[in-house]
Amino acid sequence: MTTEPQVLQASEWDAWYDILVSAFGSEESSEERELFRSLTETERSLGVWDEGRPVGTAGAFSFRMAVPGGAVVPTAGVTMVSVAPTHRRRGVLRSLMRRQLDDLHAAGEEPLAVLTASEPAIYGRFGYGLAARALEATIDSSRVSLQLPPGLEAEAAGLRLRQSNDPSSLQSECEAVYARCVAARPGMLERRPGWERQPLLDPESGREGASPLRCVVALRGEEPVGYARYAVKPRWSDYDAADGDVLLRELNAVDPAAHAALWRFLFGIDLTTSIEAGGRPLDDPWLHWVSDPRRCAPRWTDTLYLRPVEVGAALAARAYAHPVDVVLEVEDTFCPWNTGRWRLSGDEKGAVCAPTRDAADLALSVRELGAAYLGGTSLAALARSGLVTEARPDSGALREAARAFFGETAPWLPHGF
Ligand SMILES: CC(=O)SCCNC(=O)CCNC(=O)[C@H](O)C(C)(C)COP(=O)(O)OP(=O)(O)OC[C@H]1O[C@@H](n2cnc3c(N)ncnc32)[C@H](O)[C@@H]1OP(=O)(O)O
Repeated sequence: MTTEPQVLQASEWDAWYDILVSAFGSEESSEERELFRSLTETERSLGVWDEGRPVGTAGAFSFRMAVPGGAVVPTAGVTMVSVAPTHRRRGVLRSLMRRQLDDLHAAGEEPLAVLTASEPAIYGRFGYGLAARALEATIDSSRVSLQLPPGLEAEAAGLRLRQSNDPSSLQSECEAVYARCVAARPGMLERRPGWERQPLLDPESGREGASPLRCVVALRGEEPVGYARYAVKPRWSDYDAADGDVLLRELNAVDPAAHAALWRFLFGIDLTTSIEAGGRPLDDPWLHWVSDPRRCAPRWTDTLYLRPVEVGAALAARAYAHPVDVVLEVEDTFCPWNTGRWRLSGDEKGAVCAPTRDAADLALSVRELGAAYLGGTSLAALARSGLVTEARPDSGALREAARAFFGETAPWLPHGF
């Protein structure tokens, strides 16, 4: 057997995708299969074959991702990675990652690669760092109240809500809101054609007793300014008291009043006593409105892993919260074209970054650079963990770079891929 990856042919897709489905060991709906068949970019998909059968898979989506400062940058969304159980721990994944990053480097069009990991331990060795986390919460809405500032309460009450048990009927309103939200939050992915179908995937097999997906849109006049997609899972206590859950699947809104109107709606759904909110930004506005955050059981989870494919182009593609002029000594064992010293000069308007022979101010690996890139992980915190080192302690370079990289908005991945 050779572990040399081959580019996928369209006729091979079913056999290739079956490896992925069985590697995850999960039930798969026909709706999901058809969606991912249509979304697969065959020419960017790789397979490893043994005796004419696929044993390894990896793909990439051509995304454009928001970065600090509001630019939207071409980004490879690494996806559909699997190796058949019979062929694991022989280097098939490594050869797929090698080929994929070499192809990205050769094409030179995407300075960033991102992924969500089935297991966080896998991708650090390939230079991916944890760049965005998500907030999960189980809100006891029978005990926790929303306490909005009076002006906001009035503004939220002035919005109209339109609800439907057929979310596709409100799809264009939701997409209009989504499009307006992208640039404002690093990590958000611009919608590519076809991806608007993904949030509507709602196979019965995945509902586990919950209702089909529902949707509510907030309107200011006729303009959609926010939406939530959710399901309701009815439950009754031993003594027949209503005890249902609201399962929040997605919420985007363009301003505080729209957020407030939607959260008021979710808190007010009859016959429910909890809201399960998964995959929210770490700085979601509702956190500041709840009367009792402890009874919301907030916790975080890792979501987006990011790898600078081209360090210079990646660092020049974002803006910086404060002026910065530093030399970074980057170590990249998997993509050695990035290894070396890079001078980064930038501010709120933009940046330039190029190789330099000047002495380094800070040393770090490409994985730490990936973790800090979207502004959600502090270079200072990484330094306190021994993962970033300052060449001349107390030179001020660490402080300057940490302030410049860190963002005022928590990075967030709006959906899996
Ligand atoms: C972006 C996404 O799609 S995430 C989805 C990833 N897919 C899955 O989790 C599906 C189930 N698992 C699998 O298909 C496989 O076990 C894979 C893809 C995770 C690994 O494939 P393999 O071909 O066995 O990996 P390979 O032999 O190339 O190992 C490369 C390195 O990763 C390490 N590694 C492999 N799997 C894991 C794991 N699950 N946890 C931690 N390390 C791992 C290996 O030990 C090896 O380490 P080294 O660099 O120190 O030598």
